[in-house]
Amino acid sequence: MTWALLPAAGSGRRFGGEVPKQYLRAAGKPLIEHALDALLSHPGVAGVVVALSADDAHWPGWTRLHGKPVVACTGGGERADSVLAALHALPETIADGELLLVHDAARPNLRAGDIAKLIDAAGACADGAILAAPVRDTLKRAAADATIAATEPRDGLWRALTPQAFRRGLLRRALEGAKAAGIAVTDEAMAVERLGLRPLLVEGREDNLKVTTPADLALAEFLLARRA
Ligand SMILES: Nc1ccn([C@@H]2O[C@H](COP(=O)(O)OP(=O)(O)OP(=O)(O)O)[C@@H](O)[C@H]2O)c(=O)n1
Ligand SMILES: C[C@](O)(CO)[C@H](O)COP(=O)(O)O
Repeated sequence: MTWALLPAAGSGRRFGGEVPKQYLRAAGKPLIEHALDALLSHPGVAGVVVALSADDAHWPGWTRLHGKPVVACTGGGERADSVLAALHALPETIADGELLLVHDAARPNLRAGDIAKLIDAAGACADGAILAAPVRDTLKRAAADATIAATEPRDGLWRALTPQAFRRGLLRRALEGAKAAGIAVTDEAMAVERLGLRPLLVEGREDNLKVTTPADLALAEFLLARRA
């Protein structure tokens, strides 16, 4: 049975403000609740572990949502530490061969069709799978003075999204290995890739945005309000 891990221990430095962005509201609900609803309303997801900051003052204390278990744990200094903490907080009954979905609490507009596509793809690929979107803009590398230093080739480039899906044993081995090697990974796939494995890219919706800045919140509000 597939569980989800929800890293939600960030402080939102790039967003600014007093309230961590995962608790800011869009279309009447905190971003974290939109993410939890998307995951737990999917029939293929059995429960979720949420990694919270040690000083989180906003977590409502949910223990069940959509009739499924919600387990809270304390995250770490980096996103990867929080994912590892959530991994260790999973019920022991979940076998190493079970699939896990890791999803950012800051991505509120996850849709059921993308969850289904990802679970299907990851179920057929031992190396795992991630939602991603092909790069459609021309990419420029900036010089120190903010002028264009170069145009980077974009063929074959994708933007990694979440959820990212890996079996429990592989995810633990990959994240613990990266941590032991002192390698900072910005997503789960990066840790798996360094083991020489090649997770699948599953094309996901472009509107599965990560709320990082205030402009992103306005877009999230627009997208989520249209769904209500
Ligand atoms: N130590 C951390 C850092 C981030 N996250 C989570 O990882 C997701 C993606 O991270 P990001 O968008 O970078 O969130 P923040 O770290 O809060 O943002 P910033 O980098 O601007 O501080 C978010 O749901 C965030 O809560 C986490 O669980 N633990
Ligand atoms: C995991 C992620 O959302 C994939 O694009 C991204 O790497 C998170 O980056 P952040 O700087 O921790 O938001």
